[in-house]
Amino acid sequence: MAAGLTTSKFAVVGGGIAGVTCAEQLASQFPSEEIVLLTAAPLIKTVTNFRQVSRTLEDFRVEEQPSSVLEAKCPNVRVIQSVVTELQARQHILRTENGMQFHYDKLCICTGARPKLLSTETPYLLGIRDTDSAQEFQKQLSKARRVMVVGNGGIALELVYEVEGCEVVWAVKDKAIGNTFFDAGAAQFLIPSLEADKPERAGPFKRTRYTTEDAMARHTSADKGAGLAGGSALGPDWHRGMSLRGAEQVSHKVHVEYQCEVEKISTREEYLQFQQGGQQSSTPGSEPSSDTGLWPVYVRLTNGKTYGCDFIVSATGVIPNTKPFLHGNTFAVADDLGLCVDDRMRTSEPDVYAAGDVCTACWEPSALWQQMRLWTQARQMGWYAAQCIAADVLGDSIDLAFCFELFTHITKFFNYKVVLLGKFNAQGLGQDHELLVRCTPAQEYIKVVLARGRMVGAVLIGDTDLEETFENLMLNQMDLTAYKDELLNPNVDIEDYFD
Ligand SMILES: Cc1cc2nc3c(=O)[nH]c(=O)nc-3n(C[C@H](O)[C@H](O)[C@H](O)COP(=O)(O)OP(=O)(O)OC[C@H]3O[C@@H](n4cnc5c(N)ncnc54)[C@H](O)[C@@H]3O)c2cc1C
Ligand SMILES: NC(=O)C1=CN([C@@H]2O[C@H](COP(=O)(O)OP(=O)(O)OC[C@H]3O[C@@H](n4cnc5c(N)ncnc54)[C@H](OP(=O)(O)O)[C@@H]3O)[C@@H](O)[C@H]2O)C=CC1
Repeated sequence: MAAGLTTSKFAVVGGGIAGVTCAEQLASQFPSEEIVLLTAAPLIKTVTNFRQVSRTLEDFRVEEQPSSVLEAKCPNVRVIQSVVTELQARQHILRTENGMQFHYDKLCICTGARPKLLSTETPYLLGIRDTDSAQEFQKQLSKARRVMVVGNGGIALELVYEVEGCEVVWAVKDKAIGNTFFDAGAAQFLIPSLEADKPERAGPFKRTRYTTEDAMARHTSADKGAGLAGGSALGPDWHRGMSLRGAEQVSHKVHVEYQCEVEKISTREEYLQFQQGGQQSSTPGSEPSSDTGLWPVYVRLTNGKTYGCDFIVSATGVIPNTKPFLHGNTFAVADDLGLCVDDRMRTSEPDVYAAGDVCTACWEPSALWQQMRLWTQARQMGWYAAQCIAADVLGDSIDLAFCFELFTHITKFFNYKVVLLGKFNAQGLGQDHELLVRCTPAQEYIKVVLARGRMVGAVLIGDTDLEETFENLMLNQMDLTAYKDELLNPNVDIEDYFD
């Protein structure tokens, strides 16, 4: 072996939920082997309070912790904080920014994703991914009077509800809000929450939080300067305990611009120049405030309106972090730029697996599952990748994990519990489906997707208590044709009904 080369049977890259879960599982399967976990960030993510709510629904907390906590829990895991800059997959060698080299037998890439920004050219636009970017957002917000949020997925939904003391102009491509997670009916149910006063927060945030400041001392300037990798992704509750307050007295003021995209972003100087030269073809937007003062940045939307604001949040999805691995290798990459993995989490390079946001599930999925880049799936994939690596090393066979049978996601939007099951938006079903809906304003919204009489998806907003029953009906694919009228009848105890 060459000098300066560390050898290890197992290497995992990435200290987010996928990488840490994978390393923990490998550590318990191979207690006499050292597992090297390479990560760019000074803190790692660990799952706590894991609870299997039902067969496929799971609930857990995620904590950001120093790597010493993981090393104490799994003594055969060695965490090395350094950015991986190169992979020679055929030679089984990894190189890091601080000059270290590692030879592995099996590697799992769990480098997550980064925000897919609308533009990287303006300093007035930011994305939110990790603790640092959330703190930058908070800092800019504290001085802001108006912010534009672009995107219609998870981050946008959270921000427009949480931000106070600042006007929010929310530009969405679609006819309704929250298109990534639900349909127009659910959006209609949720919209009044944007206008109403928010309920009082529950007591102080109790989860242990570490700041990156201490750990930053160990974060070399080279790590930061390279811009190759940031910290792990934020997740549930990231905004709790964080003041998301702007500089104005307004409590909650959101103006939605539907069916539009960003056409042009101009600085104040460019905007004024255009106006003086008579080149500004669009009329200023129907400004949500009477204050039409000069703004640092102006956004022209495809609906012809222009809004000035203090800064823009690009909440427009993510791009998998594959950069250091692609050069010199022949990875199969999916349309969404994730590393393609098969049903054993294997990439197209030998002995290289991938899990979490960085990968794209390229196997033929079950009829009721789809990939979404979520916390739960990162944990499940990290866990399953470790099982697959172990099976390959030991020569065992392995079946696709049960969690990939049915898509499930529990979250919270606008202070409502939201449960998504299966093909919750009738994804891929074309016209071949029927919807049943029950809605009680300000209380609950329930939508069931039926295909050929079988339940294939559901959206449950509010405390409906239906998730477990519906999950079972989806998993057993019972013909519900005869029960359709009773299924959402509030006077029928559906749980007893199908017991
Ligand atoms: C604001 C926000 C809110 C969210 N809310 C939710 C939610 O409520 N529910 C939910 O299910 N999901 C949520 N998500 C999504 C969820 O956080 C991610 O899907 C999940 O954390 C991905 O985990 P991961 O381990 O794949 O990647 P990450 O958490 O991104 O971890 C990647 C790791 O790889 C490291 N890394 C990257 N490149 C390199 C390199 N070259 N060398 C070494 N290390 C490297 C990083 O430092 C990091 O430690 C949210 C995401 C964001 C941004
Ligand atoms: N509670 C939860 O579960 C949360 C989950 N997350 C996760 O974190 C990750 C990042 O969140 P987020 O950035 O909101 O990503 P999402 O993928 O959730 O949403 C991105 C949104 O931006 C839209 N979009 C994409 N490109 C453009 C564009 N050029 N102009 C306008 N709109 C555009 C997308 O539309 P289209 O789909 O039509 O392309 C989609 O509505 C995601 O994986 C998300 O699932 C984040 C916060 C909360």
